[in-house]
Amino acid sequence: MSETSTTPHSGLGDKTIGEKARAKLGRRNVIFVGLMGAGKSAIGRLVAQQLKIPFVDTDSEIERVSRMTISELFASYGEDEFRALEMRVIKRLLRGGPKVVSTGGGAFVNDNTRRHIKRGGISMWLKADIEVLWERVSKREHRPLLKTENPKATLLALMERRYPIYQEADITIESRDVRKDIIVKEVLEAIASTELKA
Ligand SMILES: Nc1ncnc2c1ncn2[C@@H]1O[C@H](COP(=O)(O)OP(=O)(O)O)[C@@H](O)[C@H]1O
Ligand SMILES: O=C(O)C1=C[C@@H](OP(=O)(O)O)[C@@H](O)[C@H](O)C1
Ligand SMILES: [Mg+2]
Repeated sequence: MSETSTTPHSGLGDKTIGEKARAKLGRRNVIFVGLMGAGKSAIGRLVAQQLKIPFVDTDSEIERVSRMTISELFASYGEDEFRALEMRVIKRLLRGGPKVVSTGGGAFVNDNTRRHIKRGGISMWLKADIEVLWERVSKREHRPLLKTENPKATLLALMERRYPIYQEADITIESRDVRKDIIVKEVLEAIASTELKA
């Protein structure tokens, strides 16, 4: 991604937006929340690159520690067990920031997990409308919650139930049908200009 400010950086005024956001962050994590297809995994990775801090996707970490795919976990143990595992993994990942942590869509909806996320850093809701989400998730088959007769209606129902909760995130960014680096820049600008909690 190209950045707009001039290089080389001679002083504070010449900091790039990535550097400004990084300085603001200190040891806080940036935690992406939002519905399936919002872009948490893809945008989170790019944001971490710009901030020059580690990136971790909680679903990948869950798959690594369990040696099972998310679909296999849902099929073998059910959603409640998955949520319990997800909570433990997220709690552990949030230690030792700064990191960018991209969660699965249901993580922030779980009361316990949400408490850990709120304490663990800056929560960032990638908000998207149904058409954007549907266009993205319909291309892939790995999301067990969408293996229903009418997955678009399922997505819409999840949206109605979850959006009031995602709204509790510290920052909301509209994830839309534009280039990813535009969203990444908006995320960095939002971090750089946010009023931080103590
Ligand atoms: N701003 C964007 N523009 C175009 N495609 C995007 C954008 N953000 C995400 N995507 C694509 O949408 C798909 C779903 O994104 P993903 O990061 O897996 O979402 P999530 O982790 O929130 O479910 C991926 O193929 C990703 O590359
Ligand atoms: O919304 C959800 O409850 C889920 C979202 C998925 O992650 P993404 O949001 O990254 O697709 C994954 O954690 C699992 O399939 C459950
Ligand atoms: Mg994801």
